[in-house]
Amino acid sequence: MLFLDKVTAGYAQDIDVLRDVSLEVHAGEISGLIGLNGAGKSTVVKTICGFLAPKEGSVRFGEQDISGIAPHKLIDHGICCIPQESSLFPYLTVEENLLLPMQGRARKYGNTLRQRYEEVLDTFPTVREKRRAQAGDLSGGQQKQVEFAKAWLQRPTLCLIDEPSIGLSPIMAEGVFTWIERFAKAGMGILLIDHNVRRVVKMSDRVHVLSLGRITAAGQRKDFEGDLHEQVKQWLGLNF
Ligand SMILES: Nc1ncnc2c1ncn2[C@@H]1O[C@H](COP(=O)(O)OP(=O)(O)OP(=O)(O)O)[C@@H](O)[C@H]1O
Repeated sequence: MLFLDKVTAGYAQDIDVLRDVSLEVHAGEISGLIGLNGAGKSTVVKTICGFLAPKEGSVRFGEQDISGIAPHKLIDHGICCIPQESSLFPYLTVEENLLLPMQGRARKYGNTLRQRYEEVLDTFPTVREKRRAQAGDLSGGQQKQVEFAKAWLQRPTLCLIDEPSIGLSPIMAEGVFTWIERFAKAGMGILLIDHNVRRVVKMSDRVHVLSLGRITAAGQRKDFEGDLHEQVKQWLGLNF
């Protein structure tokens, strides 16, 4: 579904943060992307989303080359991003935040929107309870729930999820991982980045390791779980 082919990208003309990065995400699968702080994981997401254009290589989504796509066009391709920082408008209500992406897209969402919205409220009880509240008044965990509800409402083909559990209590983090599994079961392709390496390995169908901007290991879950991959062992301090 999503293929990055030897992508080189960075924020400054002469400094590359990503070098020759190739990775793939398939429908109904979770692709994990793990790496130390500063390895370039969020830069991968920003490059897929078009905030950065690849200097070399390409980003393909199905048959289309979406390298350097305008970020506001992602939704029309069925791509949704749940970024590390909140993407909600704090002075809009939860309901306004949820429905905003659908505005001007009546042809795509018109007939099914009301039914889907009700389903979202059933799936995310906090969203139902807080739908008239300003998003900025919600706690971090509640805002994360709204982010996932917003994605679920859009039913994207591909969902990019950057550090969803950061700053959440263990119970809330577990809830987040359950939603991600549910998204994949519904057929979405997921690119998942999280600092909880064991959790990412456990729930991913394939895993990519990013180190100083390069993919240094990639494979199926079985290659990483059990006796964890040598690189991961080193980060976790298991190699002594
Ligand atoms: N907007 C920016 N302008 C310039 N450099 C940036 C910018 N954002 C990130 N960087 C640099 O790019 C490199 C990779 O950062 P990135 O945020 O992609 O890493 P990461 O693996 O997601 O790290 P973390 O786990 O800490 O979120 C770092 O050296 C960082 O300082």
